[in-house]
Amino acid sequence: MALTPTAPTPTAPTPAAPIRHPLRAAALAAVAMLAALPYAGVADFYLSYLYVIFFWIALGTSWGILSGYAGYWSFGHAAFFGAGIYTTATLSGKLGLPFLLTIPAAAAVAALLAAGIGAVVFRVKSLRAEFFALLTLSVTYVLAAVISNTAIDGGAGVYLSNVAMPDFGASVSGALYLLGLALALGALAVSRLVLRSRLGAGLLAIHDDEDVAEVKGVPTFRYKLAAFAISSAIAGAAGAIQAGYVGYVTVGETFSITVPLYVVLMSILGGARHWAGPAVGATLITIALSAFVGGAHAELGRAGVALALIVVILLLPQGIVPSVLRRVGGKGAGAAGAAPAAGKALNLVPSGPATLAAQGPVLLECREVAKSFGGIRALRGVNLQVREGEILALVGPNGSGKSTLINMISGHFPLSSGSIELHGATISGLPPHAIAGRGIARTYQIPRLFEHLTVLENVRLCAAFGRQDQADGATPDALARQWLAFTGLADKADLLPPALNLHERKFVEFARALAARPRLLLLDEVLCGLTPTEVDQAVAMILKIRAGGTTIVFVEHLMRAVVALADRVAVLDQGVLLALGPPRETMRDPTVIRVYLGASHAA
Ligand SMILES: Nc1ncnc2c1ncn2[C@@H]1O[C@H](COP(=O)(O)OP(=O)(O)OP(=O)(O)O)[C@@H](O)[C@H]1O
Repeated sequence: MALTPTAPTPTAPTPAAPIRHPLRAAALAAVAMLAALPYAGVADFYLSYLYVIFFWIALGTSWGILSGYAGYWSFGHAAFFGAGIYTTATLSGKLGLPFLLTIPAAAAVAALLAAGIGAVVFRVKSLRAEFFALLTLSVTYVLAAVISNTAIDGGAGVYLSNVAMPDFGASVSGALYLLGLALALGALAVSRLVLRSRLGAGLLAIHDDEDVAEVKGVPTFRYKLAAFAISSAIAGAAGAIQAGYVGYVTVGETFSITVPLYVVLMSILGGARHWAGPAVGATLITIALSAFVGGAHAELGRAGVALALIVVILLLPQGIVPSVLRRVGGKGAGAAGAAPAAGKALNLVPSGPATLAAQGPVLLECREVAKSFGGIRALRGVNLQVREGEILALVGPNGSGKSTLINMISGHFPLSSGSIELHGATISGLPPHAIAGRGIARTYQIPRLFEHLTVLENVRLCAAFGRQDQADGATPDALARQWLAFTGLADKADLLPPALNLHERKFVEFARALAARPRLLLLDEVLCGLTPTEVDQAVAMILKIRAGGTTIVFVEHLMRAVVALADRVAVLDQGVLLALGPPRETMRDPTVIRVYLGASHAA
């Protein structure tokens, strides 16, 4: 395995690359053709039919921005869509504002509603997954009750028949058609932009493991809030246009379960983690429903469509778009799809004399750090200093509090009492992503990789969100590739984590932490479960990383590695710091032998 970072190998063009250009030209031509339809004398019936497809594309795509990317399934999309409908119904139908002006207003009201809900809900860890789905569903019913029982609707519905509708598409139907088309295209553009941005990378990480994403530097609260607001703004705008389309809005129709059920189904069918997935699903389902659910056999048609959907979802659990892309050789996940420039070889581990161990200034200071989990006192007032450039080993019996201390330093759990400082500045109490931004990176005892991101994407995310005060000009992609080469994983870059063995998963953890360019690297039992050869490789790697100036605290049970690596050893027992000093001296301490090493070690 190559320990020295080598120049990155140029990426081979994916088979999808040559077809990108003609595809874009075809898409532009299709958009131009669709935009010209109202002016070409196409009958209103067909324009309305296409409008319905655009409407569902916009709704499905907007749902995917939070729920598809971040995995926060919302069953409350009708609430934000409904907020948009009733904003337009009120402003235009009752107060006489121009219809077009109400569309941005509807988007703003829906976004504000989502931001208000998100500001509360996203702070509560227990409101994830099914709880979030249920909560958003209940928001729909609360909003419906409020609108129904106030002057906003009053129970009778609101007519928009007196509203002057725009007719720039040669007719009112043409104008609504064009508005629907613009919204669908806008939603797709926004969704694609989000997916290819830092926000999208962060949302995909949140989907796989939100706690780890936060510890790796992703500001999860802010990102979820932004995604929720963007998603709801588009749903609100769709509601506004729909108000003009139906001309008479009622609470029963607006806040029905149909909206969330359809958008979920459409997104799952098309592929919720790809920007184009919900649009493909929306188009197919809308066409299928209109083709088979009319006439005398509506029930039979509905059952047939449902059956077909079940079969497709079973055969293509990732959705149609990612499955098809994978088959034609592109990337299925759709995350950060652009093939990034690798950049020049970086001097990741500068050679030269290592900082003299345990003699540099204090980097990390733990003061009276205590942590209780209910009645369990995992840490009981630990005082510990770590000096710049040193390697400190944390050892102790099982359950003595080693991982808990790592969790406290990285912000994974809040302290019960005490404080932690980095370079003299208090970091305890900061959110984990802010601690990561200040230069603390960690690995997990049992690797916690983002399972739907490739190995390269896993490492690249940590490079992008890691330490924020390092302006060395290296791109996250270049850093990720170099650390993958350093850890011997360059040829695994495009694999998904489930395809890796334990050794490889541990080394991806390593590469992720290193790509964040940490000042302080926290390693939690990285050697556990490795073969002797793999242990030797890891030990050599850790020494090389320290030679580059990174301070390291590592938890380990393997005494051979502790002696080979550590400048000092801290021994914990039942949450108390029992001993601290050079490895060989500390190992000979009778108390350490009694509580941890055992008599055989002394012999
Ligand atoms: N999230 C948690 N909830 C409840 N108790 C916890 C939690 N994390 C740790 N503990 C408890 O805190 C104590 C210290 O655990 P910790 O994992 O820090 O020990 P450790 O020294 O790392 O052990 P090991 O060497 O087995 O990994 C144990 O009693 C453990 O059961």
